[in-house]
Order: sequence, then structure tokens, then C-alpha cells
Amino acid sequence: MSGAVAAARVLPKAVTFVTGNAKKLEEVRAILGSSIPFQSLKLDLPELQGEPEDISKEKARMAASQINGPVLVEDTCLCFNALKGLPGPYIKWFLEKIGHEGLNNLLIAYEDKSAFAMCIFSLALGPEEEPITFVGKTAGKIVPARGPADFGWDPVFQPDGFEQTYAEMPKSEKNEISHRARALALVKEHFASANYEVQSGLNSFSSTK
Ligand SMILES: O=P(O)(O)OP(=O)(O)OP(=O)(O)OC[C@H]1O[C@@H](n2cnc3c(O)ncnc32)[C@H](O)[C@@H]1O
Ligand SMILES: [Mg+2]
Repeated sequence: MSGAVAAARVLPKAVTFVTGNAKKLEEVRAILGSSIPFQSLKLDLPELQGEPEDISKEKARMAASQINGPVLVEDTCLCFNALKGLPGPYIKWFLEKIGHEGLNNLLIAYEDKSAFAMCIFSLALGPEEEPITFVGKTAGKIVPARGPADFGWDPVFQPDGFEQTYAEMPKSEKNEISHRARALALVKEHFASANYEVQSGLNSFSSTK
């Protein structure tokens, strides 16, 4: 078999990035550019419980069966080291209920304000396929809110090596060093090496071009 080129994996349609979060979509678009042709769908998937990687995979399975085609989803965690990784995948509810100040207050009893942001993308090529995950992390610390409050917990997260919070940075700078950018770098690598082809149609592309 040596020298044989692996047959292209034909996908019925282009990969759909499924999220209910417009800001995530904006960043994914900015980071991926035209490197991976994808379409997007706004869908509020259930907030699951468990270990971050399992949550992301299950989210991908649910999205793939709703769409009946290849999907990319992501789940974002904000993990406080003093709290052994919590709120982690539950950050959405913590943020919604207690806000930026409440997140700071969770750490009042601890000297250690360090945290990391984590993004886990899962790619499911179809409803019956085992999702593949891609993890990106950025270390930083939790600080009193600074900067515009237009995306989640950005104002309270200051990445290591920077004087600005995610919210204070120009978007282009966040998109170079963020948890999301790091995970997407792995997604890009995967697409560059996988031999995907989309069945002819509007979204026709070949990942190996
Ligand atoms: O539909 P999905 O993709 O699940 O979108 P979501 O808003 O429900 O997102 P998550 O379940 O991943 O929950 C993560 C929470 O963290 C927020 N978040 C995600 N990425 C962020 C980032 O880069 N900076 C700040 N906040 C972020 C987001 O607004 C949520 O409140
Ligand atoms: Mg969600």
C-alpha cells in the first residue's frame, strides 16, 4: 500500500459552526478567515454538565444530529486555580447571576487570583461519528473589571504577560493570543492534513487544495 494516497473523505455539506453566541462567531470568523470554509447556524444548545471535554463532545453529537451533517461546536470555560478549576464550564451561569464583581468576590478569600481560559472545539463529521476535540488555553488572572463589557467575562480576565484585560485589548490582539485562537490553530492544522471534500454544490471545497 506504500505510496497510496488516502481517499478523500467526502462530506455531504460544508461544516456548520453551531453556536448561540454572536460574539464567538465573530471571533471564529476573524481568526479563521477563509482558511476553513464553514457556514454558521445560531442554535441554543443545552448547557450540559460534566468534564469540559465530554461537554463539548456531547454538544457536537447533539448539533450533528440536529443538522444531520458535519458540525463544529465549542464550549468555553473560565477556570480559577484557587477553586480547582471552577466555575469552569459553568461560567455562563456564574457570570449571569453574580456578574464581574461577583466573580472577583469568589476569590476574596484566596491570595491566588490566577485562572485560565479554555476553549474546546469539537468536530463531528456526522451524527454517528465520534467527535474530535481541539483544546486551547490561555493563562491569566482575575482582576476588577476594566474595559468595554461587550463580551462575557473579557473585562475581568487579564492574560499573563499583558497589562490589559481581554476587553481592553484591540480585538486583533486578543485573537492572536486567546484560548479560542489557540484551539482554532489546532482545528486549522487538522483541516490542512485531513483529506476532506464537500460533495459538489454551493459549498464545494477541498481541504487539501
Ligand atoms: O451556544 P454556545 O456556543 O454554547 O454559546 P454560549 O454563550 O452558551 O457559550 P458557552 O456555553 O461556551 O459558555 C461560555 C460563557 O463564557 C462566555 N464567553 C465565551 N467565550 C468568551 C470569551 O472569549 N471572552 C469572554 N467571555 C466568553 C460566554 O458569553 C458564556 O457566558
Ligand atoms: Mg452554551
